[in-house]
Order: sequence, then structure tokens, then C-alpha cells
Amino acid sequence: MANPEMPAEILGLRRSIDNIDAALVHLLAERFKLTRRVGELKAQGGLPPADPSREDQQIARLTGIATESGLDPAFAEAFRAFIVAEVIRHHELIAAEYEAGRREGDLPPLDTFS
Ligand SMILES: O=C(O)C(=O)C[C@]1(C(=O)O)C=C[C@@H](O)C=C1
Repeated sequence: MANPEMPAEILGLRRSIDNIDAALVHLLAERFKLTRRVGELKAQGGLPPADPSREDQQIARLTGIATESGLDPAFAEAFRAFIVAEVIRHHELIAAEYEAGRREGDLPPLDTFS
């Protein structure tokens, strides 16, 4: 039996889905640029890669936004946690590089008088 033809409406919907997927990838790329800098500043300042209290704020805020906008809040939280787990992995790698002295170019100059 031949494949049934794809309705034109589905093809139109797929074009918009592709646009949204592209926007999500661009947004994630920009988010990771910001969190990479956060990771560098944390490594320089001796702060831990993860911040559970900040994450509690994110969860509360995003749960409200998801509920208001009709997105399953459990899905919103799973998506946030997936992204943040990757951010924390990056932060740990950055911190390990600082500790190994491989990112000293990004460190402030040594204060030899203290
Ligand atoms: O805000 C921070 O402290 C971050 O490191 C960023 C971020 C995030 O990706 O939003 C990542 C890890 C922390 O546990 C909390 C938040």
C-alpha cells in the first residue's frame, strides 16, 4: 500500500517547529556562553560549581511560569535539571583546569605582597 500523502497543514506546522527548534538551540548556545563565564568566576573565587539555593529559586519561578503557560511543570523541571547538570559538569571541568594551573591566563595577577 502506498504511503498516504502528508497533509499540507502538517508540512506548515513542521516549518514552524523547525524555527522553534533553531531558536531553542540558539538560546541554549547563548545560555552556555553565560554559564561558562559564571564557571570561570566561580573557579577564580573558589565557589562550588553547584548552587542548590539558586536552583530552588529557579524551580519555584519556572514551575509558576510553566503552569501559567500550559506546560507540564514536571517536564519544565526535568528540562531545567538536564541543562543545569551539564552546566555543573562544565563548571567542574573549568575548576579542575584552574586547579591544575591550565587556565592561569584567565586568573587575576598574583598578589605577591600579601
Ligand atoms: O547561577 C549559578 O550559580 C550557576 O552556576 C548557573 C546555574 C544555571 O545553569 O542556571 C548552574 C548551576 C547552579 O547550581 C545554579 C545555576
